[in-house]
Amino acid sequence: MTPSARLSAAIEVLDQYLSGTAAEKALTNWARRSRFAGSKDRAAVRDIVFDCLRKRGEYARLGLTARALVLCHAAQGASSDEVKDVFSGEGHAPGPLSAEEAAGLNEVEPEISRDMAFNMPDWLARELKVSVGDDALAVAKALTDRAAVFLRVNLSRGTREQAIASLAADGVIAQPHELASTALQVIENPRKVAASGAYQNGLVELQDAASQALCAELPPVGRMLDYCAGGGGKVLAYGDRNDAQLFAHDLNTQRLRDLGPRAKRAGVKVQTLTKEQCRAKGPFDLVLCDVPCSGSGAWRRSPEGKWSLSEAAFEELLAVQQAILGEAKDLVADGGVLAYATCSVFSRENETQIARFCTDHGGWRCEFERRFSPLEGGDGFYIAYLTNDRSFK
Ligand SMILES: C[S@@+](CC[C@H](N)C(=O)[O-])C[C@H]1O[C@@H](n2cnc3c(N)ncnc32)[C@H](O)[C@@H]1O
Repeated sequence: MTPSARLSAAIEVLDQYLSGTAAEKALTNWARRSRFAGSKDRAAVRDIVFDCLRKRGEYARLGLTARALVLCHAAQGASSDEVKDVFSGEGHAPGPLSAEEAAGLNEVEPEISRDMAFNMPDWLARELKVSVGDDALAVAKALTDRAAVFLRVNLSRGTREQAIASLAADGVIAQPHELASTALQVIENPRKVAASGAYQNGLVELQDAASQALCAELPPVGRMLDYCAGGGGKVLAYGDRNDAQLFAHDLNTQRLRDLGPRAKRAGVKVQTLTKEQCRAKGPFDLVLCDVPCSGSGAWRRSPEGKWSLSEAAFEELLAVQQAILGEAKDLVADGGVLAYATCSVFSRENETQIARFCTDHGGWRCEFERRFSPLEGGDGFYIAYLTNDRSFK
């Protein structure tokens, strides 16, 4: 496909998205209809669509239509003649620019207001300002970048240096990242990772660098339960660092389906438990609640989330987060640790939740908390852990 045809395809996908179809689904629908598109074309169209979702606020300055978003995407760093070349109307190219579009693009200083530059709905921009203060615009801008690809080195399988060498032998260039001692950032050929020997034999696993750093903050214990385990990223990272007996639970058992193969590849043993089994097998020395959240720290990867999250849904998430902590606390052994994590940058999902939990449940004390900002290179995360003075129970 020509660069112009890829822009037309992105317009088609974004048209569907703006009519209510999830972006991933719209991309899959387009790929099914477009058998002529090769893997590089599909990746290129996806990149255009995701850039438009990350920067939807500022790209919508010419109107919230698929064509206007893709036009602003194409105009980034390009001269007006270059834009006219790709929006030529010839072959599979998008139609030529209207006089109004050309005038809009020709403005010397495009009219991007401060609010547009946040690239998120106003209520979320306010939430961000309250949460990170003077860093708000920088964080919002960082969330419009494409996310880096990070790998976690399974130290039980080899060293970071061995992983770098093994990946290089398969054409993947990676370098250490300062956020975590296990973290590698892929610099070249991220699409070759899944087929590489290092990945196939469990020497490396895909995991954000801040997520790895978060797992490194959890205290070493004998028995650990990951209460919201999902695909198991956290419990596997914890298991690689600690010689603990590992358990995993998730309300949605479907979310646990990748855990078995991932654990096998990494050589880590994790027992999955239903809610009843959690009670029967408990208590645990450490219960981690990596709760469902706005995902605001990971909007580089899932930019759709910032446009689809409603204020009502956000309030519901806050209630779910408290409810999960309330359930999980009863699974913690005397003298044990209750850990809480989100991939959110909002204090109402983080510090405020922990403060409220400690107020509502006498005896629980916050021993440790740390925020990871997207400005550090990885996703935005928050981790806190609490201990209980049993005499209050
Ligand atoms: C942020 S994700 C977990 C990601 C995972 N820990 C990882 O590192 O890949 C949150 C998970 O919480 C689960 N969940 C939601 N409500 C829950 C509840 N009441 N009890 C347990 N798990 C719940 C969701 O199904 C989802 O898989």
